[in-house]
Amino acid sequence: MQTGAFPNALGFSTHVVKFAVNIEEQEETFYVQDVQGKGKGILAARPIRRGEFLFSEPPLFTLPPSPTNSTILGSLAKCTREEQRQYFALANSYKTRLLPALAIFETNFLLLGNGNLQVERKQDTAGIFLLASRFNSSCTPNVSKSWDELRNVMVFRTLRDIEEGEQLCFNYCGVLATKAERRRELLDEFGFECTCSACQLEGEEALESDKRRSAIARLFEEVGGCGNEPTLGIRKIKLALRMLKEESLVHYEASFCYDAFQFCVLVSDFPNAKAWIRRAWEVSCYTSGPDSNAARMFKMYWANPRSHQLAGTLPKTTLSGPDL
Ligand SMILES: C[S@@+](CC[C@H](N)C(=O)[O-])C[C@H]1O[C@@H](n2cnc3c(N)ncnc32)[C@H](O)[C@@H]1O
Repeated sequence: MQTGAFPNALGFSTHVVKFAVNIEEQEETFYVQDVQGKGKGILAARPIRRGEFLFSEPPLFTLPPSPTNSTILGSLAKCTREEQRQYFALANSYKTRLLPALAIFETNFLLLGNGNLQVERKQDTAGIFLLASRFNSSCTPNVSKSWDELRNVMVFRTLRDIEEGEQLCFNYCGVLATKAERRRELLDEFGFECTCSACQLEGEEALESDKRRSAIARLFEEVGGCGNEPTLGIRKIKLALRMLKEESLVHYEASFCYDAFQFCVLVSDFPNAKAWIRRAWEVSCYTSGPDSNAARMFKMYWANPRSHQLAGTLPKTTLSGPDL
């Protein structure tokens, strides 16, 4: 990667910085720079459209979650000196509590896979990514990360339109938790006090945001129980989508749209089913990428909604499509 246009962007004095690992990225889309109160962060070098690919990065090494200091040192021993230097230059939120290699791992590792720790605890599912480690957290994220297990890379895309100079962030914790819950999780699990814009809200604005996020989480559960009441299911989905928009959140949108599609196919309302699955496909393209399993499945149902196993299960009726 070249950062010649942004001297010192990675905190190195060299004019052109080459990454030791093979990073695929769009040139001059972003740069790394100090961000007030958060150490370094990644910023947009130009306006970036929703759904744009930012970069993909293979892990420097992977380990099971919760490794020991010596296992990490063992993995680092197989890296080049430059990679080791870059590793020890990463952020460390546990300086006073843990040995350096372990502290840096705990501050920066990303989970590969779907985050099911029960299944993944024993596998090498925690990875270190030298560039992606510079992404800070936001509870209203503008970047998605998805693990591409075929290519063995973490892929980063934008979730919404981004202005030049805006910081690029993904979420370290669940976005539907309340401000107090998120802040507690980030402090307990990640060792820092979150200063993202959502966590900076105060008074009435903070209460409204909490109420919306909790309501979306509740609706997410309730929609699953509406199998025999598709009209009610669609009403709840539309409410959830409105609140997601008000919170500037994209997470769960594709899933809600897929549920709406299923309600429509249940009652053989195929025109509205197509409209919902098209929306699910569009959203999944910028959250997980057009080659993701979810995007492929949605595209297949868009072409042939009648192929869904639930098609025609309930008496035929007409529901409604997504609001504009
Ligand atoms: C994976 S690193 C992110 C990049 C880091 N800022 C750096 O300088 O390399 C995680 C650390 O960044 C800081 N950080 C990330 N997101 C933050 C946020 N929303 N508010 C405050 N600090 C944050 C915390 O110190 C956290 O432990």
